[in-house]
Amino acid sequence: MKTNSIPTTSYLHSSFGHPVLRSWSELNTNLTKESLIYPLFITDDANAVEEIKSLPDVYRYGVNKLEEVLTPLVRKGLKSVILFGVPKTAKKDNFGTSATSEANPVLPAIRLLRKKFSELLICCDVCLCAYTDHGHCGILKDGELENIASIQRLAEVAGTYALAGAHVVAPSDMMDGRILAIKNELIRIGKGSKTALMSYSAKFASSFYGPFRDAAESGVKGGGDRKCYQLPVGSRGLARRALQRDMAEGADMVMVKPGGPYLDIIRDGKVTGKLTRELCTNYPVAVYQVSGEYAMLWHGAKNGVFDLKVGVLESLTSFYRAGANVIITYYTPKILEWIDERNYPSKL
Ligand SMILES: NCC(=O)CCC(=O)O
Ligand SMILES: [Zn+2]
Ligand SMILES: [Zn+2]
Repeated sequence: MKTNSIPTTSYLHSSFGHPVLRSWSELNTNLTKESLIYPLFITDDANAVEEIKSLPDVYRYGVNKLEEVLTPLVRKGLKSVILFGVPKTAKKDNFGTSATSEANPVLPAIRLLRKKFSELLICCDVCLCAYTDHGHCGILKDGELENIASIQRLAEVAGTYALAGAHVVAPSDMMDGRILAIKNELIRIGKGSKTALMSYSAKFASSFYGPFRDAAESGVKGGGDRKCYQLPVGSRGLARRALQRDMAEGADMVMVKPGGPYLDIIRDGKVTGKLTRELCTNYPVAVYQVSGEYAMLWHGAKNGVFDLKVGVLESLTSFYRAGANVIITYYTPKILEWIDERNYPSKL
C-alpha cells in the first residue's frame, strides 16, 4: 500500500455524501409521531395550570384544562400520552388508598381523554408513591417493603385504570412479580386481551429523576431512597434479568429508563448476538428520556452549549440507533413541530 493511498474498504464518505444516501445509513432512526409518548401530570385541582420550577415549560394540569392543552397537540399529530397523578388534597396512607378512589385525578382524566380524543392512545403510569404517606412505591410493614401486599395493590390500581379506559398500564414501581400480578388481574376483569401492559423493566436508581420528584411530589419522605427496588446503576446483568422476567410474566412491551446514560441496556434488548440473543427481539422496547435528561438539554441549550433542536434530535436519534421503538419524552410538543418542518435528519 502506498502512503498516499488508502485501502478500498476505507472509503466511508462515499456512502453518505447525498442526503438520501445519508438517510439510507440511518434507517430505523427516522422519527415518527407514532413513536412518541408525551408525559402529563394531572393534579386534583380541576382548573390548575401549575408551573414546575425544575422542569421548565412543563406544567401540572387539572382535568378541566386537558382539552385546551391537548387539542393543538393532537392537531399536530400527537398519538399518545402517559398520565401521572399528582393528588394534593387526597389523604395519603400506607396503602395508597386514594389511587383507586375518585380522589385520584387520573380517573376523570382517562374518561375525558377517551371522550374528547378518540384516537389518542392513553397510557397510565401505575405506582403507589404519589398516593402513599411515606412516598415509597409499595406498601410498608415494620419499615420494610411488603412485596406480596404491594403487588396485589398495584394490580388493583392497574385494573382500575384499565376499567376507566386506559389502553396501556405501565407499572413503574419495580416490585418483584408485579407484571404477573397485574396480568392476572387484567385477565380477571376481562381486559387480558384488551389492555396492554408496558413494564418499566430496566428502571435504574438514577439521580436523573430529580425534577420528576418535584413535578409529581412523589419523593420518599424522611430521607429514604428506592435503592432496594430500583436497579443498581452499574448492573447490566440485573437489567437483562428484569427484562427477561417481565416478558416471561406477560409484559407486552418493556422499557429502559433513564435513556441517554443507558443506551447499552436498550441495545441489550435488541441485539440478536450470541449473548443477548432473542432477549427482547419480539417486543417493542420503549425508552424514557427522564426529567433530568430533559432539564440538562434545556439548560445546556439555554446557556449556548448547543442548539436545543439539534441536541434533542441527536438524543432521540441515539435512542433509535440503540434499538428503541418508542420514546417517552417531555420534548414531544416541540418534536411534533420539528418533524413537520421536515428538515430532520438529512439537513442537520
Ligand atoms: N415513574 C416515573 C419516574 O420515576 C421518573 C421519570 C422522570 O424523571 O421523568
Ligand atoms: Zn413510584
Ligand atoms: Zn416512578
